Amino acid sequence: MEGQNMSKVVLLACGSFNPITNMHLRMFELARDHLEDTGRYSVIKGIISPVSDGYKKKGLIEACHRVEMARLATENSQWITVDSWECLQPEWVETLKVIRHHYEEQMAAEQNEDDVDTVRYAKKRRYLEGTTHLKIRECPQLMMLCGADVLESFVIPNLWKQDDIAEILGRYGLVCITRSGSDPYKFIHQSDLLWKYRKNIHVVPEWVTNEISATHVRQALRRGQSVRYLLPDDVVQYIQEHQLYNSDTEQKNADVILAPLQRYTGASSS
Ligand SMILES: Nc1ncnc2c1ncn2[C@@H]1O[C@H](COP(=O)(O)OP(=O)(O)OP(=O)(O)O)[C@@H](O)[C@H]1O
Ligand SMILES: NC(=O)c1ccc[n+]([C@@H]2O[C@H](COP(=O)(O)O)[C@@H](O)[C@H]2O)c1
Ligand SMILES: [Zn+2]
Repeated sequence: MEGQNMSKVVLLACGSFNPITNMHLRMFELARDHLEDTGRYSVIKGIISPVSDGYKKKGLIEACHRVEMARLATENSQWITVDSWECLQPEWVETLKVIRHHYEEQMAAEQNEDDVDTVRYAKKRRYLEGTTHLKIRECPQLMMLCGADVLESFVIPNLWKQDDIAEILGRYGLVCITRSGSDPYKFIHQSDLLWKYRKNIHVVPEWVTNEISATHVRQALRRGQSVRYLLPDDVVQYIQEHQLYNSDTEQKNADVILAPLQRYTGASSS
């Protein structure tokens, strides 16, 4: 039976989503098609996790608005959801810890299903005896989903811990969508760490290149230009109702060092 050897996958995308764009949603669809086309995976869920305000990225507006816009954007999706655990944390949280959190949540959800179905649980226990973590077929695998710019940021000094990258790639896996101007294959080739884990990095070529970026959207909004069809209509309406992006909001955190750089260099903002 074909489906039996397929791994269930949950895709987790971390980022600013400031604001969420149609391209963020396309990322999930592209990743699911790519993974399922291999015949090895069945993608059961996508999670969008907006970063907390503590990330201190320039122009980052309050998490409550970013979460609400992501919620509106995914209302019609049968499988993409938004999760606010990360942005409710008092400080910025390393992506590896966000991944671990969601992996544990998935495990707990599986356990609950087993608890209500004891026959299934007994079968599963028999199956799992003697298998390693990676061989478990019934438990969903959690993979990080990102654009090529995030993969390329792995080599920026003091931004990511090498141990974190090794665990993200080695234990969980990464799906990377190409962006024009980026060459993830070259990057993987140039980095010994990425090369070591290359089999766990799924590069998804975006043939219909789409350079929508949240930066461009915020710029258009500051200039009073239309952003319709770059974002879902409900998100455009929400931005207008709450007058979210202007030249003042773009100056937020302008003099502040990004949280990971602060943490790993010991630098603090003035
Ligand atoms: N056009 C795109 N193609 C591929 N990946 C994308 C694209 N836009 C965003 N992403 C990915 O979406 C995730 C969240 O990105 P982010 O919130 O920074 O959006 P962004 O559009 O890059 O915003 P900004 O311009 O503010 O950096 C990241 O993994 C990023 O690489
Ligand atoms: N060391 C780390 O774990 C680390 C470093 C830099 C960015 N990140 C994450 O990557 C994402 C990047 O988002 P942006 O592309 O919007 O900056 C955010 O979710 C951020 O938390 C993680
Ligand atoms: Zn970005």
